[in-house]
Amino acid sequence: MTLFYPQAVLFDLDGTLVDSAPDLTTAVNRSLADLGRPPITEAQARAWIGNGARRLVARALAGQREIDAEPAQTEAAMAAFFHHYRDCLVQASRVYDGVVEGLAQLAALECPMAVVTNKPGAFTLPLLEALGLERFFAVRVSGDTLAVKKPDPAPLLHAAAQLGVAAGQSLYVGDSAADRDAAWAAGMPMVRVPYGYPGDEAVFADHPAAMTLRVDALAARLAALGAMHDAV
Ligand SMILES: O=C(O)COP(=O)(O)O
Ligand SMILES: [Mg+2]
Repeated sequence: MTLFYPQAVLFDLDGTLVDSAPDLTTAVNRSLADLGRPPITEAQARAWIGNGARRLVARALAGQREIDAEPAQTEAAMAAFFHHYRDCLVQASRVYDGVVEGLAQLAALECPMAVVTNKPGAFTLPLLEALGLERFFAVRVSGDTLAVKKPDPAPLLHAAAQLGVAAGQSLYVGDSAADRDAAWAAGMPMVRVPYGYPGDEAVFADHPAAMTLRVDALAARLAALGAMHDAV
């Protein structure tokens, strides 16, 4: 039997490393208020995060997750969102339990790590820095780093290439269907965290992720696997 031992671990950001939904809700609602539109609830935001800020804002304007076309005011709402999210980026956002411990253990194993998020790049590094997480990641790929975002596999392939590791030798840790579909298309095994913003939970029923684990539990497993590797 051949054991899969990843040479690099790539992480989603919102809903995987950081619970950013409260601050995203605040930024969206300030933007909606600027346009005289009614607010959304945090529960709605949790169901609508995962396909980038623009899709979140368009869903908030439409008042529903499934939208055929972006509402006409999306441009104005996006400009407002960029303005407001800067002001409330880390007011209530917090790192999920087990993340810092898990990342530290993976760093101790000298595992190369990257963040691959659909979040706009203007917010990725400031958020990671404010929460003390940037030191773990050699590579960051944001929603606007490339012309396409997850579920397209390109951001994952780009991050793996930047780390110098083959996609099939990397592991992706995420929370959403976009993560799962991107990982599948990239030929990269995926671990799903047992929290986050799955969007439509039903999609995971048809195509489950390989495993569901917290970041600290994943790191502990990889440490144990690594020790086995060293022993043989
Ligand atoms: O901006 C989003 O939609 C969420 O970004 P994520 O890819 O880090 O979950
Ligand atoms: Mg996510």
